[in-house]
Amino acid sequence: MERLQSVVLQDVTVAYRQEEGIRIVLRDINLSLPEGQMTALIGGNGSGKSTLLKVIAGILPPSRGKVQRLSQPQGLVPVVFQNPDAQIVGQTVWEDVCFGLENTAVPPEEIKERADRALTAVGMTGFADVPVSRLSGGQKQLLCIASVIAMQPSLLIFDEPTAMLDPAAKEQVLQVMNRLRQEGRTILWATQGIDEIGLADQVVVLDDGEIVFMGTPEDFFYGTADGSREGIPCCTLGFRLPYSIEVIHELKRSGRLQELRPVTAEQCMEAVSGLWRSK
Ligand SMILES: Nc1ncnc2c1ncn2[C@@H]1O[C@H](COP(=O)(O)OP(=O)(O)OP(=O)(O)O)[C@@H](O)[C@H]1O
Repeated sequence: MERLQSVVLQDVTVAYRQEEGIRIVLRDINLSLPEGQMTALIGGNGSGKSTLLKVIAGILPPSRGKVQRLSQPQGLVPVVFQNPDAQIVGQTVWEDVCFGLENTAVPPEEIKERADRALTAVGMTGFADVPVSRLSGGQKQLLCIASVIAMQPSLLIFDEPTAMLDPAAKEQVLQVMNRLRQEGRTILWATQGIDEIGLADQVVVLDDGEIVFMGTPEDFFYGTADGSREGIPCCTLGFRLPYSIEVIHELKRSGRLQELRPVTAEQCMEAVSGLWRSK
């Protein structure tokens, strides 16, 4: 059975007026985000990731082409940006998580219930009265995610949400995103973290405003792999393979792990520990 689509982009082009003249920053983008799936968007600086997210969120109308938000036709799609300080509006955690709800005329008893649930979802129960100025960077990012979850969107967009976080906070944010996907929400996130994208169902690579790869993380990291780098999109597109996946390729080259194509660090660890046990 074919999956329902949350968002469909047809021939989307975006041009900005810059000092030197008109510059096309997204060119003829055709892209679908399947409902309930997680799509990772990667690309170098200036490749057009944020612009694409803004178009999908409804913040920026395309210069040409069509954007259909099928699962969330009304209103804007909430976006979590990389700098939490730029999005927090409340003085306390509770104020912030309730802000969006109060501004969309949600009844007071429902506000409390939804805010409580959102804070629980990001592991911040008990933080309600804490002033936001006392939160760490990771906690602030989790609060931004809670404030978005409270709005109960079916589609969530994240623009490099882990860019400013230390490894532990980054892990926490990724876990929350993964849980949201397991609950059936559609997630689109832009990242520079090549080691994160194994979590995704779909990987989209942008280069100079064009899609140059769209497929599963397995295809991105292993391609048609006959062992040579030429067959691996991650390498041919100029990205570095995560260390854990390098190890798997090395084992494949030495004739072991022929069938497996693990994509997350945990899956790689499991694959290697299986070999270890069978020694
Ligand atoms: N409002 C704007 N006006 C003019 N040009 C813009 C505007 N916003 C972005 N651009 C240009 O569009 C191009 C794509 O920018 P965008 O922010 O989408 O890239 P990105 O892939 O998200 O980059 P980064 O990883 O550095 O955040 C860049 O060359 C940028 O300078």
